[in-house]
Amino acid sequence: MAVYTDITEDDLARFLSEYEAGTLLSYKGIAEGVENSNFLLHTTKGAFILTLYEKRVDPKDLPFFLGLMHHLADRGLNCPLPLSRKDGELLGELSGRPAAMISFLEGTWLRKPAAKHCREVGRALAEMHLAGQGFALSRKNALSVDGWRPLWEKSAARADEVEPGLQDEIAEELAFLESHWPKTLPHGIIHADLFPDNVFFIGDQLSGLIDFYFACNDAYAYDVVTCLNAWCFEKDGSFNMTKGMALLDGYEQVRPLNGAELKSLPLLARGSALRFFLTRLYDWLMTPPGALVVKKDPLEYLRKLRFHRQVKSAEEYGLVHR
Ligand SMILES: Nc1ncnc2c1ncn2[C@@H]1O[C@H](COP(=O)(O)OP(=O)(O)OP(=O)(O)O)[C@@H](O)[C@H]1O
Ligand SMILES: N[C@@H](CCO)C(=O)O
Repeated sequence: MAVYTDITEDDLARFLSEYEAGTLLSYKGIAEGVENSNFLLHTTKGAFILTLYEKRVDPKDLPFFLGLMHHLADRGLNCPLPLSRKDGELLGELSGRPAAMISFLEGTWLRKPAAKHCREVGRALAEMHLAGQGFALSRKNALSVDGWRPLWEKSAARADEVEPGLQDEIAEELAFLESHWPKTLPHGIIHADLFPDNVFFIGDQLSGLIDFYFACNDAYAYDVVTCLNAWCFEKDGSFNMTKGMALLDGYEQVRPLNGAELKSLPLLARGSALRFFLTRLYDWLMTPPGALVVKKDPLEYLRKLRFHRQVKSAEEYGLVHR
């Protein structure tokens, strides 16, 4: 689930009256997602998503996220749009949280993506990278290499509860990545969380990208490896090279990767696996029993990290030289 904050019908009707979005017919909480509270609303003017931003989102970042969706949509990317209120603001407040009304994007996310879908995702990711150019605001990636150690320190002492030996393994990995992390790769706006649940399809056609709440400025290739991790591994933990090939090919049809980016892929993939391992580990250890949120398995990302440690070149991900 993700409904951390409850709303009352009266408060919601009052909130809606700030918009030209019709009057409320029905609303319900959306169980998916882990970061924010989301509701599906039906009004006399159609369907909308209402998002209440929860504690992991810094309110200072909201103009960046909401402005970015407008910037990308203006450049032709299919993504939801935050609605303006009658006073021109994109953000309001509901039940004590910052809140926004977002246009409803048709489609559903794929539980079992195939190689053809990975190609579409690669293409859409590269289109997003190009469309993000020229966006006036910027945001540092709080969950890149500088952010990993503080996050790790919150869980390190209890890491061996999850798997014996983890504390030493991750300490070594972190030290290695901190000293080898590439700093000069082509960079710009990245999505930073383009997992299957954030990509909608209608049939086999990609209908749009959602959830820009980790978007930030970072290396484009880092976004590529986050997708390789999220889309190209099978449930048994094996890497599917056909999917990797499709994803990289789709990406390169729109934005070819340069030599430095290709060379860095295995290292970046380790870093991205560590980032998702660390946030999952923190949630795994800290979420109180009984909380209405589905915790994600940190060990899935530990296995991916270990796989990438053995990879020597981008060819092992399916890269085909043109
Ligand atoms: N604009 C939209 N149109 C249609 N459905 C949406 C839209 N935005 C969100 N949803 C629905 O709400 C769910 C949760 O949204 P989202 O992924 O943004 O939440 P989150 O809490 O930020 O999640 P995450 O764990 O991915 O960070 C989505 O899986 C989707 O079902
Ligand atoms: N996509 C993330 C959760 C939301 O950021 C994960 O799978 O760990």
